Amino acid sequence: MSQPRLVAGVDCSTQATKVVVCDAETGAVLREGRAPHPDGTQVDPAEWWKAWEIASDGLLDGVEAISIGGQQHGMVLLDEAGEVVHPAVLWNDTASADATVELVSELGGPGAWADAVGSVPVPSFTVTKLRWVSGAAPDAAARAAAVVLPHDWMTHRLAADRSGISGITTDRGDASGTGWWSPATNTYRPDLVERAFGRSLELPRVAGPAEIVGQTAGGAALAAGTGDNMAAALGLDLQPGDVAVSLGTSGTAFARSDSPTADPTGLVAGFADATGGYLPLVCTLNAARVMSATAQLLGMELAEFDEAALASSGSQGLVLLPFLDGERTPDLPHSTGLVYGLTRATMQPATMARAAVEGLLCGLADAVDALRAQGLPVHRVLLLGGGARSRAVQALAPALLGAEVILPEPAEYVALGAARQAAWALTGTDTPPTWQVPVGKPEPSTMTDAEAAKVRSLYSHVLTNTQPVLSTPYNR
Ligand SMILES: Nc1ncnc2c1ncn2[C@@H]1O[C@H](COP(=O)(O)OP(=O)(O)O)[C@@H](O)[C@H]1O
Ligand SMILES: O=C(CO)[C@@H](O)[C@H](O)COP(=O)(O)O
Repeated sequence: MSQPRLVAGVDCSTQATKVVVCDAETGAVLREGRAPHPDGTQVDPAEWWKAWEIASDGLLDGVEAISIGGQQHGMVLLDEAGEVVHPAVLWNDTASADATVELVSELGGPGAWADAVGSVPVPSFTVTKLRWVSGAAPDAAARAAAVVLPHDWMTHRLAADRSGISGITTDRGDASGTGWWSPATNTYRPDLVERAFGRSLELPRVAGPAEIVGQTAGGAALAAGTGDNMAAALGLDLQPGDVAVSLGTSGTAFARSDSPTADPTGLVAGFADATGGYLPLVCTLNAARVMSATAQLLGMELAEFDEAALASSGSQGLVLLPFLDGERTPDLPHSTGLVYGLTRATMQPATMARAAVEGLLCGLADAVDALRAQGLPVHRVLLLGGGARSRAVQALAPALLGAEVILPEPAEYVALGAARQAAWALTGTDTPPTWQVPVGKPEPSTMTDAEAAKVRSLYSHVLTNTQPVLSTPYNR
């Protein structure tokens, strides 16, 4: 039997770098590695490189093509020589909250941004970080010659013949999260870079979905790479009516679409996907870490926390607004978490565990509703990301999200999607290769629709009535 052709896919995500090496024809995962990233919302890109070296150590023998999927939006500023001039400012850094308000108003409000680039910027968007850095770190800003994204930087760093900032590429998916590239017209808006930064910067060339953009020192072809959510959509092979809900560091809900979206409310970002189409997406800042932080507070391991949330006889009116790192959707960058409904009966570890899971799922239920409001069909929800391993999440999701829940077998879908892109680039076919997505059995649903409606209604009541406090910087 002939040896399979090998491709590697990488997820350079917020918390870790993950690498899978797959059979290019079937997608079977033959080798895997991972290495953590440091905590924090501003990170030296050299840390991603270190993590890549550790995660890929010993895995790359025979690999013919590599693709990088990366956390979206992070601002990497480079000088003429290609050196990083400021720590990368990540998607979950909210320092650019004031810059965001300025920029949204300067262009004429949310509708003007939705028309220009398909999305209304929130502090996650790279364009707001450019405005922030020009005021907060003027020396670094003065040295900057180019602005790129995490996956662009990693791809360029892997290229054997890289020189300075010339030849850097990005792709449609990741470019759509900058705030200066329009998915509808497939063009840059350099005027928006100038507006944010006060002058122009070099921008990476937007490569085609199946393009080979370079070669590694080891001789492997480099695919274009993409943003992590776009890679996950490719890894899951999302179909019309499918909505992916990912519980990683961020919580995301997204669907593929044949036409661009432009939501002037700013809830749905009108991103592009990695195949030439579109990927409307809603993102929250707080997902899996709501569970780990609450578990830590309660002195429980994750498995024990999960058991407690599952066993609890409902949250009994206890509501946890999970805005532990500020929030992006709803747009409350200065907010903190909030617990409402404490009584002697509810002030119990199990009830708190339950309220944490319900709170993060209520936020994601609002996200799925925002996609519905854009006219996107929601027939099935595919749960993924580290937090989808929680049995309590699986049991409460169908009722709270209002859809059938599918649980793809736990796997690194971002890295798998990147690997599928690498296989596509390697084989040069018209469409990506067909890879199976094995499906697991989720925990049975334990919440009725009536209970879910009550929980969502109370969550929304508490959110609406505490907005004035949550939107002020007072308490952060
Ligand atoms: N069984 C579980 N229950 C709840 N959370 C979990 C479980 N397993 C992993 N996680 C969480 O998943 C997160 C990592 O998910 P991942 O999708 O890899 O995130 P990212 O892509 O942002 O790095 C961590 O915060 C981890 O605590
Ligand atoms: O900002 C977004 C999407 O717009 C996030 O989804 C980031 O892309 C980070 O993802 P994870 O590290 O949580 O996977």
